[in-house]
Amino acid sequence: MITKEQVLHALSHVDDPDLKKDLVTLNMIKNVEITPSKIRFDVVLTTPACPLKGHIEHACRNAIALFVDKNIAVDINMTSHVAGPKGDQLPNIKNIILVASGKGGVGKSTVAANLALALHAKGAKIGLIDADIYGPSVPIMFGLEGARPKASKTSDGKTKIEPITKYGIKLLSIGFFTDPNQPVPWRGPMVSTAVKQLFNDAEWGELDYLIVDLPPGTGDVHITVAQGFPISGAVVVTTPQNVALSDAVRGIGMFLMDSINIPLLGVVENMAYFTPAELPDHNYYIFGKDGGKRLAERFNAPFLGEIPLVKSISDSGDNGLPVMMDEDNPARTAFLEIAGKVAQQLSIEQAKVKVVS
Ligand SMILES: Nc1ncnc2c1ncn2[C@@H]1O[C@H](COP(=O)(O)OP(=O)(O)OP(=O)(O)O)[C@@H](O)[C@H]1O
Repeated sequence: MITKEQVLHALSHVDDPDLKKDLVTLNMIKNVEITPSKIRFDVVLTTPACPLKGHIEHACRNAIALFVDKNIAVDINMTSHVAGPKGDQLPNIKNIILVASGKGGVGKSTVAANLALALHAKGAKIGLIDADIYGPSVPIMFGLEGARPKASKTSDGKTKIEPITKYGIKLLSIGFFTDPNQPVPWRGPMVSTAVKQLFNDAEWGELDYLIVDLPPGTGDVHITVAQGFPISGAVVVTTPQNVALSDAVRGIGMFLMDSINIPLLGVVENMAYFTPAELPDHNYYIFGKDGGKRLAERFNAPFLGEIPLVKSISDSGDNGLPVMMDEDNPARTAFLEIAGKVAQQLSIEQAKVKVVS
């Protein structure tokens, strides 16, 4: 009869390529069951969005065949447990991810919304905060113009806001609390109070990832969020033009300042190229090529991917149905890949923290 030790010995030859340790040392193998005809076990990954899921499963099967028995049936349940939050603030929210840009209008909100939906599509529990006080886009992008979240009193007399759930993700936008036709003259302390409420006074429940769509540039919202909450990392969105890139450099610089110190999870290049419908094999890099890649290299951060300039992305944002909701849209694949890389990078950052602490 095959023993559990034999199975674990075999699986100790399988490394998580990102975390650079074997699955047994990483405590990722659970619930090993052995019958005369079958071996089954769980592989507990650090994120449901792990892009290496298939690779790791394949390596486990090879290891069992090589070290235990090449003829036995192997049933592997690939599952995940997202690592918990840092500190005891917002204990039910495992990771807060900021989506930022140096310049306005580069597609930061589009990336934030579709990243949230892509992580949800991969099985994660997701919240999205639209903290863009100058131009909140979530109400339009999710078809929620005029929506107002419900508020209720808790037993200890506090008011709790209920995020609005749409397409499976929990949403709160500063735009749900302001009149779109009335400009709001935001001043420092007001910004700080309003933004903190979106985090602290909402009934978020359990979340694997809370995505935060920041305003462009570096300002009061950034300081409030970065210094007030345990942030896991930031994703920076840019277009390939030099003006956008140089603004992005300043934005990234802020996250890396000693007093803020937020890991840069990577750079997304939006509106990277244009492909005319009549010439589907031609990509025109109308705003320049590889600017986002060079930006990522400069900060020694991952390049998360490029998203083409596509009319359907703009249309879908305006129509309240983000491209991630359109199964046939090619941009959906780009967002799914970016989501996998973001989750992967987050796991790598968390493994670094564990080694240091
Ligand atoms: N890849 C793309 N292809 C076509 N249109 C896009 C693309 N990305 C974003 N857009 C469109 O560009 C406009 C600006 O995008 P978005 O609101 O996401 O940018 P932003 O950086 O968040 O802007 P703001 O500075 O106002 O916060 C929107 O109309 C959006 O639909």
